[in-house]
Amino acid sequence: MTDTHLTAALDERSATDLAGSGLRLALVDPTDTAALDAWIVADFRGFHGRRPTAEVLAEARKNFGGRRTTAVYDEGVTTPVGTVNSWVAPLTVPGGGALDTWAISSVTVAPTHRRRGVATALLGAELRTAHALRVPAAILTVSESTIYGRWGFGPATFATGWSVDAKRVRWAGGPTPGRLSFTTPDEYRETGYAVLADAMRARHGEIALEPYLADRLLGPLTGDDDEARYLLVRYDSPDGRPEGFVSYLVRGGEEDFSRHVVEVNYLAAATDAALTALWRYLLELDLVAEVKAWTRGVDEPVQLLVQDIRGARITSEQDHLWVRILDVPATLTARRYESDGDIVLEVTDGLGFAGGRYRLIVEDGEARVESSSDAPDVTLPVESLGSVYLGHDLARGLALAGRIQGDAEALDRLFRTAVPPRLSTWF
Ligand SMILES: CC(=O)SCCNC(=O)CCNC(=O)[C@H](O)C(C)(C)COP(=O)(O)OP(=O)(O)OC[C@H]1O[C@@H](n2cnc3c(N)ncnc32)[C@H](O)[C@@H]1OP(=O)(O)O
Repeated sequence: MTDTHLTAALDERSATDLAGSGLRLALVDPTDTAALDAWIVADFRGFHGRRPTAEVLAEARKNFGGRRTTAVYDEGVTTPVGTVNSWVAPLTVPGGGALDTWAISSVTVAPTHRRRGVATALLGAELRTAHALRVPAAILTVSESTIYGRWGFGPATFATGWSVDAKRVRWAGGPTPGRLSFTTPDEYRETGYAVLADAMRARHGEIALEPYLADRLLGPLTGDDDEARYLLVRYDSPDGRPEGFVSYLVRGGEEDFSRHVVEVNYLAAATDAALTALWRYLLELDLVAEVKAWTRGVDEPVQLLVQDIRGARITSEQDHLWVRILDVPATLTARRYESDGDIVLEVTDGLGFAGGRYRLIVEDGEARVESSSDAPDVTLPVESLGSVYLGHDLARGLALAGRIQGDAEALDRLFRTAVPPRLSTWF
């Protein structure tokens, strides 16, 4: 995929809809510093962030320069009242392959202009542009789970937050050979990018990371209040291969110096050996009472790595990556399946991108998709297909809720993966 996401024309339909309300839809030229700065200010404001300093703006301009940046303007104001940006991100799919997806971020509408259809125009424009460029699916991580179903997105991966009582647990995860050492983002950056690429490839549901998204995992961005607290520790295998790192902060200890709290910014592990060695490192830190981590998989094995299972608790579990299928054959044939089968799917799509009747035939794990006029085995809206696509165990629940009709068991057998999908970062 080239940079067509940057050069594709503005969506006429949304531009016309917004013009009807006196608003102007426009693409922001990434070389127009004033326009991009105003867009960034609107984006930060939309998420209740602080007004960015000149230094933060400079960094954000660099970070967002490669994305398609869209704004909505009201008359007489230079700060946009609506923002969104997008780029093409390879998403890892079951079986080790990758699917090009339209990643969408920074969807904000100014509180002064909410609930007038601005987000509807922005999302419609994104989906029509992606579809016109033949990108087979769109993806996003969401601030609220109530927003995106109406545009055909379904929750496809879930993420867990953890609290481990470091005073209570003892390591029970076996030997952890290899080498741990402190490093810094500047010193480790290129190696860190390679480790992240390996770690992301190792699990379906992860995305290939732009440098900006990778840098956030290695350490703080400019302007982070806690910049000086970040620590970075790398893991190398016994034969010297870089396989993982943990970036973390230590807080507290004011009242009792033996009870600091560790907050994991990101733990990257391209191998099981890296995963266990880095968890052990965190759990055995001296003067620490609690280790907190977020955006881990639903199968994070930390309870099994310690003697006292109840010393490690899940503190949150929520929907994380949402998938919107735009091209059913391209999407379904991009992944592999763990059992063979033959199923006719009737997919409904209120927005008209992906609806139709399809026969999915899987032989030796590989799929073929044909259009079909046979009676459907399963009827489902496109958001439910997005939800089961990466292999998470959702078909039965969606059937109970009436959002899958027909043979949900057969759908589940075909789509579910033994290892659940995971997305371990936000974008
Ligand atoms: C990928 C990401 O960037 S996720 C981040 C999403 N952004 C945020 O959370 C920032 C704060 N929120 C906002 O900026 C805005 O409220 C937005 C972007 C969520 C919605 O923008 P709006 O322009 O108000 O939405 P719009 O008017 O197009 O509403 C479309 C529909 O979504 C509904 N809707 C809008 N926001 C929400 C919400 N937060 N929760 C539930 N429903 C919502 C509206 O009621 C409307 O429903 P209808 O079609 O049944 O009438």
